[in-house]
Amino acid sequence: MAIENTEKPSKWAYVTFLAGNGDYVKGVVGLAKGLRKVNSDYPLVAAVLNDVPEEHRRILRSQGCIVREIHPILPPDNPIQYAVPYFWINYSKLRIWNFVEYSKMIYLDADIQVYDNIDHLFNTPNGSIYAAMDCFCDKTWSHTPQYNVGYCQQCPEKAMWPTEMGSPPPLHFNAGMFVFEPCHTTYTSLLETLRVTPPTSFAEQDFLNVFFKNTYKPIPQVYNLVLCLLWYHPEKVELKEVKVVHYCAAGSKPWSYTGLEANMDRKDVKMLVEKWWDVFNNETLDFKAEDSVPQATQSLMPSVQEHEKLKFQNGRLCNTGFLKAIISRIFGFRTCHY
Ligand SMILES: O=c1ccn([C@@H]2O[C@H](COP(=O)(O)OP(=O)(O)O)[C@@H](O)[C@H]2O)c(=O)[nH]1
Ligand SMILES: OC[C@H]1O[C@H](O[C@@H]2[C@@H](O)[C@H](O)[C@@H](O)[C@H](O)[C@@H]2O)[C@H](O)[C@@H](O)[C@H]1O
Ligand SMILES: [Mn+2]
Repeated sequence: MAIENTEKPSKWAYVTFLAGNGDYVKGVVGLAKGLRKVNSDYPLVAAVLNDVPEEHRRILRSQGCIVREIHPILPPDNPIQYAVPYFWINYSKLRIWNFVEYSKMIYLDADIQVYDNIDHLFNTPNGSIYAAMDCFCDKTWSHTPQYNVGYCQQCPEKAMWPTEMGSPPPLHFNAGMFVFEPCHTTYTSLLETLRVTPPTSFAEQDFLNVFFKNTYKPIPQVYNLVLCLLWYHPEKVELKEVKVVHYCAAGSKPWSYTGLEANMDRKDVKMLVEKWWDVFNNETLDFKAEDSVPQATQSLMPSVQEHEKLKFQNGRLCNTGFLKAIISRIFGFRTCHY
C-alpha cells in the first residue's frame, strides 16, 4: 500500500550500526575508509547505541562518519538461546528505518568491507528490500530443520527438501547487508510487530526475513560474501568478482583474528583478513576536509532511464505514475512502499 509521505528532498547514504566500547569501532573505521577507497559518492552514517564512548564517536567523526545515537531496542523478554549470545543487541539495527531524512540507504554490518564501488545499488527500484542470501550449512544453524536434513538454499538441488516436510523454507537473506528505504510507517510497523513476535535464534535477521518476506529481492552473493560460502559452496564464489566481504564466520573478524578457529587457516581467509588490514592501515584513506562527500542527492529531474519510460503522445503525458514520481521529486513527497 503506497503511503504519501511529505519529506525533504531525497538523499542516499550508507549506514552501519555500532554497540558497546569494544573493537567493532575498528570495523566502522575500516568501512569508512573502504567506501572512500572505492570512491563512493555517499556518506556513511553510524547508528550508535548510547553505550558507545565519546572517544569512539570522535574517531568515527574524524573519519567522516555521520554519528547518530539511537536508543536500544530490546526484544520481547524470552529466555531463548540465540545462535550467538550477543545477537539480542542486533535488534537495535531496526532504528535505521526511522532515518527518514534519507530516501534510500545501504545497511552494512561493521564486520563488512566494500572492495568495489556499489553505489549503483541505490538505483534499485523502490518497493523492495535487496540483500544476498545466507547459507544454512554453518553449525550456527544446527537447531534448524534445514541443517538437519542437509538442505541449503545456496544449492537446493544438492539435498532436496523432503516432501513430507512440506514446502522448503522461503529464501532467507543475511541481514549484514541490505538496500532499503527508511520510512516512518514501516518503522512503526516493525516495532509494533516486534512487540508481539517471540525472539528466535538469529534475532533481528529472522525477524526481518519474516517481516519483508513479500518484498525481499535476492541480489548476487558478490554484494555480501558470507565468508562460510568459501568452504561450504566454493563453486559459488569467484573471489576476483566479489565486491563486498562479510567477515561473519567465527574467528574471522579481522581485529580479533588469530587463525585458530575452524577454517581460519585457509589461504583465502588469510588473504581477505590481510586485505581488510591493508585498507584499515592505509593513512592515505583517512578522512580529509576536501573528502567531505557532497551530500549527493537524487537529481530532482528524472534520470535518462526514466525519460525512456516517458512516452509523450501528442504532447500529452501518458504515464501518470511517472507524473506522480516527478511531482513527488519536485515537491518532496515520498511514498513508503512496504
Ligand atoms: O558488540 C557488538 C556486536 C555487534 N555489533 C554490530 O552488530 C553487527 C552484527 O553483529 P555481527 O556482525 O557480529 O554478527 P555476524 O554478522 O557475525 O553474525 C556488527 O557487525 C556490528 O555492526 C556491534 O557494534 N557491537
Ligand atoms: O543477529 C543475527 C545475525 O545474523 C547474521 O549472522 C549470522 C548468519 O550470517 C549465519 O548464517 C552465519 O552462519 C553466522 O556466522 C552469522 O553470525 C548477520 O550476519 C548479522 O548481521 C546478524 O543479523
Ligand atoms: Mn556481521
